Amino acid sequence: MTMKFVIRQLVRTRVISVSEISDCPKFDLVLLGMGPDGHVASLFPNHSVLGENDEWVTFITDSPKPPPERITFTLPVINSASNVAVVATGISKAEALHLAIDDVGPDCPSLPARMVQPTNGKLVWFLDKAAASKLDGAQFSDLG
Ligand SMILES: O=C1O[C@H](COP(=O)(O)O)[C@@H](O)[C@H](O)[C@H]1O
Repeated sequence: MTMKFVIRQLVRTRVISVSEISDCPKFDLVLLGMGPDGHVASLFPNHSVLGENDEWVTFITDSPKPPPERITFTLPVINSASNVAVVATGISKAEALHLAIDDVGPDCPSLPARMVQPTNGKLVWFLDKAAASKLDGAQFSDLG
């Protein structure tokens, strides 16, 4: 049984509710990590799958990070959730976080992490000090 089939069944039986806006499943919580390149789920920068608007679940066979073959929720599903939490830790994530969160202007390449913008839900970032160190205005008091 495929993941897509299972989710369709859960939506059909209303175990998972449906977004009024996108017709996608509306998960209560989507928990994501972010790679140093700004990818979330298996949505990588500049990949054509970022433009997938028809499917809820899709696949790639050319992931730049192993393993090459991956399945992933699409952006419309992620952005239909009631709550999206993104966890990122460590200095290797700092630059991508700056590009994903700060007002970096129109020339910024469209990072998948920046494309996580719940339509009708909340977005919360969970960061450690190193990951947050390049955010505009980053100033942290040492709480010991
Ligand atoms: O490849 C992936 O990497 C990201 C980030 O992983 P992390 O171990 O550096 O936190 C992960 O969130 C994503 O789900 C996975 O596909």
